[in-house]
Amino acid sequence: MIIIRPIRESDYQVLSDIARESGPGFTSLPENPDLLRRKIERTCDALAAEPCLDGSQGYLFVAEDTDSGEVVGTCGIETAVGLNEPWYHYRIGTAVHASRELNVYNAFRTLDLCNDYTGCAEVCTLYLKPDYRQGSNGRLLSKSRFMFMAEFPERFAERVIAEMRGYSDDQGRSPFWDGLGRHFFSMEYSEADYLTGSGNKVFIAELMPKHSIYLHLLPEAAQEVIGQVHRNTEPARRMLESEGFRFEGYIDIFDAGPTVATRLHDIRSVRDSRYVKARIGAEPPDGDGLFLVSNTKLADFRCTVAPLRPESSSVQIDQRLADALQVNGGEPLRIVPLKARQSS
Ligand SMILES: NC(=[NH2+])NCCC[C@H](N)C(=O)O
Repeated sequence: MIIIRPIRESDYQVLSDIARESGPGFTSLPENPDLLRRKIERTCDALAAEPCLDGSQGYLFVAEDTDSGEVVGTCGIETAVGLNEPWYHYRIGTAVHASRELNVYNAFRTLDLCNDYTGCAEVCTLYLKPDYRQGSNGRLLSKSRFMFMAEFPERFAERVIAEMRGYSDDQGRSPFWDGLGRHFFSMEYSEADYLTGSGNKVFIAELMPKHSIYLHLLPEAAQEVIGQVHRNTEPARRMLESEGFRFEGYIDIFDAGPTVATRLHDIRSVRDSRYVKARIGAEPPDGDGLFLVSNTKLADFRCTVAPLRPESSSVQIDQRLADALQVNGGEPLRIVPLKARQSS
């Protein structure tokens, strides 16, 4: 069984392995020991503290295989971004240049550097080891965050964003970076990405173009990938959309990947999840379908996926599941169907 729980100090080595394994392009986990240690500490601090929306708090979780004890993935939530340092996007806009006299009308798409998502919560840092990319593991890892947010909404800003990895080709080249960023930064994409991930973002303010960029002046290859996700990120994008996240015309400043956004209480797993009391039974009843199921604890938060047959106010689970979720009979669980109901 795969169970999601908050990260702890003893997970440092695995997190460091994941940072190496995930490679460049995985902005939020750079191979930087101090930084990784600080991320773990930050989670422990946040779990021990009252909610605070000044941007200082953030959470990392890990996916643990309960059979082997092995950590096989990680995911994170930022409580409010951009409050200690600017948070950057390009906003896609429109500029119309028209002359009635000359009978000329041109509408151009433009990009402007902005900080419009300042103060939003962010779901981030999702990585699952390749051997575990099967079944419902990916969905569990991602959606467990919504179960945590549903339980502790006061810990997060009401608007929630997710920045999706943008298009790059099989050699890892980003046509958007080559067509735009490279001219201003005079470095490789991987280096710029590493610098941002390491928390050194001053160079962005120093080097980014300050004026509107007219899209039609960019190379075709760069224009074409605006708002496109990396091939491996397609499933993640569909999943977030099924939870209610939408593209609002904001893209990443380096690779033009889309940012999707919604309100915390509009996220399907938050809105549709409900409490039931755990009833411990010998045999797990044959479930109607797969459910996300979590306990309601903060520092001991646990979440997994299981086939359940919930009743209106209780659900029967077996001892193994109760142990994994760290609940006793009679204690509350939060449940929601794993998948959005298909609209007919
Ligand atoms: N792919 C990237 N590293 N983009 C850099 C910016 C990321 C993020 N929006 C920030 O302001 O920190």
